[in-house]
Amino acid sequence: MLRKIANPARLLTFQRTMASTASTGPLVRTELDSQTGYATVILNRAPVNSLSLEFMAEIIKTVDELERSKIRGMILTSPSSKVFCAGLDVLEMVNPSEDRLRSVWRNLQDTWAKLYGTSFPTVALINGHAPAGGCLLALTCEYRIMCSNFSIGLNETQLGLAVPPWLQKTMRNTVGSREAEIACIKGTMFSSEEALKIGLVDELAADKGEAMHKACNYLDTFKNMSPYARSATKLLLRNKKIEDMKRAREDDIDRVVKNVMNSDFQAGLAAYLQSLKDRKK
Ligand SMILES: CCCC/C=C\CC(=O)SCCNC(=O)CCNC(=O)[C@H](O)C(C)(C)COP(=O)(O)OP(=O)(O)OC[C@H]1O[C@@H](n2cnc3c(N)ncnc32)[C@H](O)[C@@H]1OP(=O)(O)O
Repeated sequence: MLRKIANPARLLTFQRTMASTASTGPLVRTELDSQTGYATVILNRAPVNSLSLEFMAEIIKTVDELERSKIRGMILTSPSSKVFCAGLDVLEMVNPSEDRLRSVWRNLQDTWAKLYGTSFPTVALINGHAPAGGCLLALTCEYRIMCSNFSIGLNETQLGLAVPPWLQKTMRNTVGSREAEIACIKGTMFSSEEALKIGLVDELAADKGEAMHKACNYLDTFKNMSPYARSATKLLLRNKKIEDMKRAREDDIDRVVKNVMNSDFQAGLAAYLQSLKDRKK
């Protein structure tokens, strides 16, 4: 349940009650502007918003609540100054139990479907790096505004993971077939400027303040439009892709289990984790 906890002027702050976490506060925070009807959804799993099973479940619940609240638009962002979302929590893939891994991937599919199929307009305010699952979250939104000097992309193949068909399709719809094919296969990470050039993001911003201004401008374009016509058109465009994913979801999960439980993948992942640590030395 969404809980109203403050009402300073026109900004209503809602917070979710949820399991405790290493982050301070709830895993997902929602701030609703009562005048515009725009909700800012703040991903709040420190340090890098990596997507654990429970975090994804909270994102899904939040979107469900926003649908019920009949908001007029959503801005998805992070409180970090460096990372929008670091993708799937890699620890979920280190020698996982098969049951847990199946649930993780199911939640990833559902997170994509839920965000991709919102009735309200959505903007990703990408105020930090957005690799893999971070890029996935951004791709679900209708419009992407990225702060300069960060990176974004589907780098899964660099980790030894295949990019699932439903995500490939979302990438293709965004940047076109040729760019998507090369980017998915190579696992390319793009700078903010490169991402703008290929259409992976729609606008750049110097900082989060400017990005927020631009995000509201995008949502304002629908101010005088029938919410029904807008959302019906969006869902007519997107629903088939969601249905396609759902139809093939068990095969997708089976393939991931085979991929992740493989000993070569586990060895590669260990080396990848080590390389993340070594970067800091
Ligand atoms: C297959 C298609 C479907 C797509 C979905 C899933 C696939 C995935 O998402 S796989 C995950 C892919 N993610 C990455 O490859 C990102 C790896 N991380 C980074 O490149 C950097 O951490 C990042 C640029 C995001 C941020 O850099 P920094 O700001 O310099 O932070 P640190 O590197 O010091 O990280 C802090 C802390 O967080 C841990 N970390 C980073 N990423 C993840 C992650 N994805 N999951 C879990 N933990 C992560 C990192 O190891 C550090 O931990 P400590 O060393 O304990 O401090």
